[in-house]
Amino acid sequence: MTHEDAATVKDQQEALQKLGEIRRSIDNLDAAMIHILAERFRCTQEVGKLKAEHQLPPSDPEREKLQVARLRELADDAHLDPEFAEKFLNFVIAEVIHHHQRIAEAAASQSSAK
Ligand SMILES: O=C(O)C(=O)C[C@]1(C(=O)O)C=C[C@@H](O)C=C1
Repeated sequence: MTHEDAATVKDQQEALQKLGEIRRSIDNLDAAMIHILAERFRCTQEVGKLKAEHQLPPSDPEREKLQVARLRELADDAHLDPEFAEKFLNFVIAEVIHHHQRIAEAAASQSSAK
């Protein structure tokens, strides 16, 4: 092995060590994201039940507009792409609306069976 080759291997070993450290943080952050999302869905399940019990519509476009504007601003401040933040929020909210619809359908079929 030449002197240069040995230096490259050493550089790569250091880079791989750094990569491993960064990945440990990424794994922790991914776990935190899952816990945060689970907690958010726990809250929205409550909202879904409340809406179904009181015949309120599953979606609230006005509320969504406020959430998008707020999250875009937060993303911008945090140097995160606001377009991505908006897409991510819309993706989560679309899933929540599906859950709300399913809860409303279940509540409607229960009350018609009575
Ligand atoms: O706040 C509500 O009314 C909800 O149902 C929650 C939520 C959300 O996930 O944040 C979902 C659907 C609505 O269109 C708006 C917001």
